[in-house]
Amino acid sequence: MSLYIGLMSGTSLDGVDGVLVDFWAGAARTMSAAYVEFPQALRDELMALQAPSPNEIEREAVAANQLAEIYAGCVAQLLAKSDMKSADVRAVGVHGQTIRHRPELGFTRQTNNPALLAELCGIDVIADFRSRDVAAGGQGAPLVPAAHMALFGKEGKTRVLANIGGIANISLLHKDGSVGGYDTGPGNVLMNAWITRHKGAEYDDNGAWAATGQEVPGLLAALLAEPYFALPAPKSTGRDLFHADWLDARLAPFASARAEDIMFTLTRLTAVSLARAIAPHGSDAVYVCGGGAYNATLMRELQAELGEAVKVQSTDALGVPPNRVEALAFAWLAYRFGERQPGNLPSVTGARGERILGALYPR
Ligand SMILES: Nc1ncnc2c1ncn2[C@@H]1O[C@H](COP(=O)(O)OP(=O)(O)OP(=O)(O)O)[C@@H](O)[C@H]1O
Ligand SMILES: CC(=O)N[C@H]1[C@@H]2OC[C@@H](O2)[C@@H](O)[C@@H]1O[C@H](C)C(=O)O
Repeated sequence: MSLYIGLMSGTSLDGVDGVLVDFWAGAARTMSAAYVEFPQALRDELMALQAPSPNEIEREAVAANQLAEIYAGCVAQLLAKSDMKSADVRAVGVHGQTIRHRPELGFTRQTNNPALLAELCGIDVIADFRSRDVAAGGQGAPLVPAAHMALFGKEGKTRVLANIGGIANISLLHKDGSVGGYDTGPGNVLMNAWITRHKGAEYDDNGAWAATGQEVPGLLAALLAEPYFALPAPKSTGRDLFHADWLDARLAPFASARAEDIMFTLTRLTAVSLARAIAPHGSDAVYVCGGGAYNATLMRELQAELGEAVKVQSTDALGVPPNRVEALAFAWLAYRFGERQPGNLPSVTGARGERILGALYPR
């Protein structure tokens, strides 16, 4: 067996998804999966740490320790569910929590305390996967396209994987074996902000509220006027750009619009920006992962934008539930580190070359 754990906590700030995977003989067999929610106070603190605020260094360190404790709890669940011991696992690949992403300034910061995690779980920990790619001139994101190609690529077919988390990103798995991909813009981040403000809900379950609305005339075009959408790849983004103030500035001229119509228009923004990125590549199929796959209104709008010739379905069709795909990718990245093989794709991130990604914290 060649067991690795992947832990992914993304821009939605909701919690951590984990998987324990056996990569023996090049296959990827998921042995167990777990999800641990963050307590509300930690979510609030991680949200506050996205932007400059007082006493950041100390607050970040405290939040990092809390994260490590939660990650260790997730690891314990994964071991218990698969009846494995820590000594059976080669390494934990842990993403950490992005609190700043500024590749144009030469850094990206995923807060975490990997030393504490190694201490708590007694397994080698691989962390900080993005910094080496940024050091090599890359965006440091998205990183999952390499894993998507290894796990889901199919010779002779062009497949697109669309990860709709807080931010949305695509992996273009071309039939000739080449791979592209980039962040297309907001995934759920703006939709979540809007429904939380108006309904107190964390997210629009199944897109039910959006489905009661209609598109606000002129608003979608105003949102799509954001220059990020027209930038050429390689490109990546995050809450650094797509935050509540960004939204409020663009909503100002639409003050009389109904809240549910704005909700529907924000859902359309995610679908349309994804479809515009996907359509030129002539894909045979689109597979959606991340929490957005559970939003039927979003899935319907994406299908409508792409047209019936391209089937849009969740990664369940590939045998992996949508909420496990990113954690699986970070298990794969840890496996690549274990094999001392590169994890990045210069064709995606724009780095000067392939690099081994991550830093090892021995158990
Ligand atoms: N049943 C559901 N209905 C609608 N939306 C859902 C549902 N379940 C999850 N989501 C959406 O998915 C989000 C979580 O997605 P996910 O866990 O993929 O994000 P992430 O990994 O934090 O983000 P990223 O990929 O940007 O790093 C939730 O915040 C919510 O917006
Ligand atoms: C800097 C950062 O944390 N980026 C995340 C974020 O969430 C989605 C999108 O923006 C993607 O670029 C990336 O995550 C995935 C897992 C990636 O690296 O492929």
